[in-house]
Amino acid sequence: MATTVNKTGNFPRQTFSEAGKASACQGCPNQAICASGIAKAPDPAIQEIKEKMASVKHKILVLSGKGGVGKSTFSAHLAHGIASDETKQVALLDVDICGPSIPKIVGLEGEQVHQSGSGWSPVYVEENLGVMSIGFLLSSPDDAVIWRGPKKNGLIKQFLRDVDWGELDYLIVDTPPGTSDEHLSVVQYLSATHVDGAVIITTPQEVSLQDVRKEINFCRKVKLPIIGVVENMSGFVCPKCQHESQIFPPTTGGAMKMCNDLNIPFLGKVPLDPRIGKSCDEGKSFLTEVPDSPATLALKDIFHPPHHVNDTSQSASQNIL
Ligand SMILES: Nc1ncnc2c1ncn2[C@@H]1O[C@H](COP(=O)(O)OP(=O)(O)OP(=O)(O)O)[C@@H](O)[C@H]1O
Ligand code: SF4
Repeated sequence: MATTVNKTGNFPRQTFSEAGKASACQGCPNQAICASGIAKAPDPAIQEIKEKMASVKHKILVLSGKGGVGKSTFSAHLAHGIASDETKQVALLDVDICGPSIPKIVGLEGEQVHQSGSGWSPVYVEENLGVMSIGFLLSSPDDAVIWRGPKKNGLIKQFLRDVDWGELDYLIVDTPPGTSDEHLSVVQYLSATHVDGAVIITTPQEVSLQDVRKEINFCRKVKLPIIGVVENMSGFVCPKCQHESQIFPPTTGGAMKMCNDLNIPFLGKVPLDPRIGKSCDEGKSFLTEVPDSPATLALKDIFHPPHHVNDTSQSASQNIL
């Protein structure tokens, strides 16, 4: 058996005899993008996940190149936004194994997962909005999760296969920043099902946009459709006088330009609003706490675009839902 280092990481890319293929690639986090063409050992869990996910109409992954750009905030509010329609059943899955922030943002910190006959039960924010996160499995929010790839893969597999999600209209998956084991696992495990695609969150600065380009390349490599890019923390609209200041000049609007250059949908800009941090810290939806904030209106436009969708000079030119 010959072993070489895989271009996509340190996991060895291996060359096996036909007989060895079945077990050879088991557990490798790079299977979804392995260029060898050999690492395709069927994982029985993929079939089980396919069956479980058959009752989920839409699956949306939320990605970002950098940490702290507002990905979890966006994921949570996208879930809240969809669930504001009581006819829709929504689930929010946090696969940021080492830094789960969803339980706090949706006001479920300290909650624990319950086991039922049909698997783990999600924890519910509302009757039509269920959440699953490793945060619900920790005894304290301050516990550190120091896991290597295969263990993270195992938990993500369990989240997709063993949680009693029920019939869902939308499954929103909040991921860690970058392109790590968690992303590869989610893409690999969902590969046999229909995934709507990824929403990529960035801030206007070039350092963040640089990493978004990597994220876009990742999506292209693993054949994950890109729903579009959101520029978060894009300018500051003063809550007192509505004056708009560009906090990060001259790069505000950089995401739209990047999208035009790369021929990717630009979904819109969300301004900075200090009240978002307050709502998230209190575990409340900013959409209902401050319904008239320019940031709330921008988020709602991104979820359900207004009629002026052809006006690309302003913001939304595409929609998510
Ligand atoms: N538009 C905004 N205006 C003001 N504060 C914001 C905005 N978007 C997000 N925030 C705040 O920025 C902080 C980081 O957001 P969040 O945790 O969602 O980022 P993230 O990209 O998920 O980070 P990580 O992936 O590293 O966990 C939070 O305190 C959040 O409340
Ligand atoms: S924009 Fe600046 S000066 Fe105007 S109210 Fe806001 S903080 Fe004050």
